Amino acid sequence: MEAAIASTGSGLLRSSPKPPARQQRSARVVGFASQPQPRAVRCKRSTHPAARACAAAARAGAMGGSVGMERKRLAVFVSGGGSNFRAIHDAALGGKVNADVVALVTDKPGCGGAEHARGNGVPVVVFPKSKSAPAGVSTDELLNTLRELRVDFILLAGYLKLIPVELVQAYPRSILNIHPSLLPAFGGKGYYGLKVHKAVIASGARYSGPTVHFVDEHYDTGRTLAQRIVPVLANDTPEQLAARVLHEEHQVYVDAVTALCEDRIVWREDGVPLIRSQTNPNEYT
Ligand SMILES: Nc1nc2c(c(=O)[nH]1)N[C@@H](CN(C=O)c1ccc(C(=O)N[C@@H](CCC(=O)O)C(=O)O)cc1)CN2
Ligand SMILES: NCC(=O)N[C@@H]1O[C@H](COP(=O)([O-])[O-])[C@@H](O)[C@H]1O
Repeated sequence: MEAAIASTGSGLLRSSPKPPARQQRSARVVGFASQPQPRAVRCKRSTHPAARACAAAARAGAMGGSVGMERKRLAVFVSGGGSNFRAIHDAALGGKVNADVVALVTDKPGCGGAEHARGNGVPVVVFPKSKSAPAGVSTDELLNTLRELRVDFILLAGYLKLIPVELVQAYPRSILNIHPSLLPAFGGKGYYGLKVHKAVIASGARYSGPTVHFVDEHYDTGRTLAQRIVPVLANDTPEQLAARVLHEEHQVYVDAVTALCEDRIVWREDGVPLIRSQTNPNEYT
């Protein structure tokens, strides 16, 4: 049974009730007995009592932020310095993000993100196994670890390997990535780090900025959730543009993860994910 939160005028917002807590708990205790349910709230317009209850619950969730909401559990994937990981971790420790970072996953065990995790008591998991990382785990081992840790959401933050389809399917509508361009422009295989900013400058684009998107089985083709824009200046070096974009990344990613962990992501009829305002349940971005 589904119920309506509201109509945006551009299509109904939809929610589907989460499975009974017992089922969720049993799924967590015995491993991957069932796939974690997407946290997104989707309601279809109806006068049915369950629909009204769902809409009221969604409104209550929208009004009350994370008050009384189950604290979420995050795994962050990095390959480099980890400034986005640190921004998210600091926001979780500071109470802005209703979550705990319970694992850092990396293909580069010596990277800055892994060092920050080790220095702050966050378990580090090396994935995937490779010649340069022989201690790495397999996809199945990673899935088991994420389920044993009861991870709700996966956040990619400068992770440079393709997430396997098994992981994407095990976490439906529950994996986010941040990319340093305005997707779909300047995304896909080969577009990472300074390569992105060099391509933006060479294109003559006057604006750039970060994109937060849901992750599917291909690089950078998942649904866009949030973007910010910054100017590209005539004499910008790739490093200068990268720094300008990175500053906005830290803010837009923390805001998106805050909404994710407060169940304020709603999916429009046409499949576009929206962020419901923390203060006005009828306002979406
Ligand atoms: N299934 C998915 N996996 C990943 C996604 C995604 O959207 N779906 N996003 C990337 C992050 N990313 C852009 O945001 C990205 C990272 C890396 C590459 C890339 O071309 N990588 C090189 C290897 C680089 C290296 O190992 O040093 C390659 O595959 O040849 C493109 C985009 C994370 N995973
Ligand atoms: N296509 C993936 C990609 O290029 N990701 C980018 O890597 C950087 C990681 O920085 P960080 O390690 O300091 O968070 C960030 O700029 C992120 O957008």
